[in-house]
Amino acid sequence: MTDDHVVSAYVTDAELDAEASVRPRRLAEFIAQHRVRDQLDLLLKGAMGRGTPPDHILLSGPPGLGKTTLANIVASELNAGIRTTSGPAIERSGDLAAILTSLAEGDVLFIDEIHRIAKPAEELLYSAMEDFRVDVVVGKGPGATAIPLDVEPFTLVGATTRSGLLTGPMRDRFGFVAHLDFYAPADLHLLLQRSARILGVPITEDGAAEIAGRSRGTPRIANRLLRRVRDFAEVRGSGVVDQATARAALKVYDVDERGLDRLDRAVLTALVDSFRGGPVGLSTLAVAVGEQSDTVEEVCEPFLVRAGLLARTPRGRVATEAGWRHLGRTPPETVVQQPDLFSRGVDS
Ligand SMILES: Nc1ncnc2c1ncn2[C@@H]1O[C@H](COP(=O)(O)OP(=O)(O)OP(=O)(O)O)[C@@H](O)[C@H]1O
Repeated sequence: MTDDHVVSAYVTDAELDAEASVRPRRLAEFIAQHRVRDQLDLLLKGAMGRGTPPDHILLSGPPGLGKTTLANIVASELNAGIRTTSGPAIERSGDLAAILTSLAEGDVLFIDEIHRIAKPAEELLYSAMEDFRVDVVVGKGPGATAIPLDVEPFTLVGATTRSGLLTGPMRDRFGFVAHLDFYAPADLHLLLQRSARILGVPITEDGAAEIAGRSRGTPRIANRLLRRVRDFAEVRGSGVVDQATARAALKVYDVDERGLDRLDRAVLTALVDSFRGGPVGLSTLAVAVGEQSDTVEEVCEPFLVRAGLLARTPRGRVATEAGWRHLGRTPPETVVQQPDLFSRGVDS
C-alpha cells in the first residue's frame, strides 16, 4: 500500500531518490538495532572467513525500519552483487527460475514482501535455497518433463511486514531470522543528525529532538519530516533546523508533538467527544470522521494502538487514558489503561 500523507511509513515512488541519498551503505553506518547488527556482523564475517555464502536471511518488521537498507548492506559487506525483486512481481515459477539461474556465485537475491510470493514459485524457491538447484517443468499433462537446472550458491534475503503469513517450510529454510523493531527517539535523533550532515542541512540538538519525537519510531518518517522542515527553514527561516523552526514547519503539515496527523487526531477526537471514549464500532467511527473504514483501520489505527492512545476491544474501539490526555481531556475513572509502546525505546 502506498499513500502520500506525511507520516505514512510507506514510500512513494517520487521519494525513492531522496531516500537513496541518505541510505546507509555499510553495517557500521546503520543506526541502532544493535542486536540485529551484531548478529549480522558475525554471520557475514563468519561466512566470508570460510569463503561460502552465509545462511539465508529473513528480515521482518513494519515498513520503513530498514529492511531494504539491510539487504543492500549485506551485499556490500560481502562484496557481492544484488538482484532485487518482490513477492507480488513473481507471478509464475518460470519468472523466478529465470532470476535464479542467472545469479552469479555468491550473489544476494533480495525478495521484498516475500509472504506474497505465489505458491508454485515458493515451492521452486525451496529447492533453490536448500540444494541450489531447481526443477523447471516443461510442457503440460502426462507429457510434462522436469528439467533440473543448477543454481550458483547464493544468499536469499527475504523481507516481510507480515511474518505470520509465511508458511512453515519457507520460514524453516532461513538460517538467520531477525525482527526489526520501532526506533527509540534517541536513535532517531542520531539518524537525523547523520541525514542532515549528508544533506548539508544545519540542525541543532533540539531541532533533531523535536523531529525525532514526531517520527512514530520510523526512520523513513524521520527522514521525510527532515526534508519538509528543511524546506520550511530555507523558505521562511534562516536555513537552520532548530526547535522553533521544526515546530512551526510541522504545524503547517499538521503533525503534532506525538506524530499524529490531522486524521489520527480526528479519529481520537471523535471517539472522545462524540462517543464518550467508546466502545464504538469501526464503521460508525469512520462515518463520524468522513473516511472509509479501511483507511481508519489500516492507516490510523495501527499507530494509535501502538502509541497506546486507542484500544481495539471485542465491543469496539475505545480511547485509552493516554488518548484522553493527549487531547487535553480528563478521562473517566473507568477508562482503559494501555502501555505506550513507543516511548519504551525498544531494541536498543
Ligand atoms: N538504521 C538505519 N540507519 C539509517 N537510516 C535508516 C535506518 N533504517 C532505515 N533507514 C532509512 O530509512 C529509509 C527507509 O528504509 P528502508 O527502505 O530500508 O525500509 P524498509 O523496512 O525496507 O521499508 P519497506 O518495508 O517499505 O520496504 C531509507 O531511506 C533508509 O536510509
